[in-house]
Amino acid sequence: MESKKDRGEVRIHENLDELSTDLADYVAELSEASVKERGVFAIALSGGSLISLMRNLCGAPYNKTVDWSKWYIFWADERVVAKNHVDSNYKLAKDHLLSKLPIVPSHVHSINDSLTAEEAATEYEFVIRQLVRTRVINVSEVSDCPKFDLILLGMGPDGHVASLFPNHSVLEEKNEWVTFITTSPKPPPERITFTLPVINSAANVVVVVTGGGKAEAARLAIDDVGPECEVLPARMIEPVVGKLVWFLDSQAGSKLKSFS
Ligand SMILES: O=C1O[C@H](COP(=O)(O)O)[C@@H](O)[C@H](O)[C@H]1O
Repeated sequence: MESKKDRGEVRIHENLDELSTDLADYVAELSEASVKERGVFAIALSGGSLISLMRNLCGAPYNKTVDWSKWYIFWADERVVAKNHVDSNYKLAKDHLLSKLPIVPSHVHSINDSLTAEEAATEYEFVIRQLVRTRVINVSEVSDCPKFDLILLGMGPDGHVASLFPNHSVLEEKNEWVTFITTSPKPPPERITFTLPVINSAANVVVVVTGGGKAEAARLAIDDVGPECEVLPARMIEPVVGKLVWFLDSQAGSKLKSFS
């Protein structure tokens, strides 16, 4: 486990079990701090491999020590499919995480799956705006954005995070909190996603990256490799005042200059 100043803290783990243990511990710590400070914990999940790596939260000691009643769940990105569809990020989280935790059902804010991608993004942003007004979600002191207590991201081998894909116009979105795409290079094509300003306004951002197939993207996202990597979505994750932590396994971290 080591630190790298500019690109946040980088934690490299020998294997997935160690990574899962550390990740659960870290999320539980952030939850405790947030509940103490604000009385709630507003956490945004992603889909993909991240969810199974959060599995340790379902067991001891967290089942007893975490105040699950204070958790409010959101999605940093979602595929615009039915909630029971195998591609749904909500279904993934529900089946493998949320159904095993005593989270208050009304605190789980998933998208409306009966709408178009554009409508779903607009409605999801509206829901978030209401919860910012009541301070269930904090407000950023440096931008006109919500300040989630924690946004959890995965990263694809192409360096995408949430549904922010390389060379996609979605990366330019500066005004909306939640936007939509209908041309995702990774299926399914229709998705909603938090925009970069929202992700970069969070109090804490965690990016979880595992496997050798993501080692090159991890290097470009984290190492000091020159201006061409500035276009990689994962490299654009730079919380303005929040804390960024990378959780990598040794394969994903194998090409990092600073850690080899
Ligand atoms: O499509 C998506 O992919 C990314 C990365 O997924 P992974 O399985 O390679 O970890 C995920 O973070 C995002 O939420 C999801 O919609």
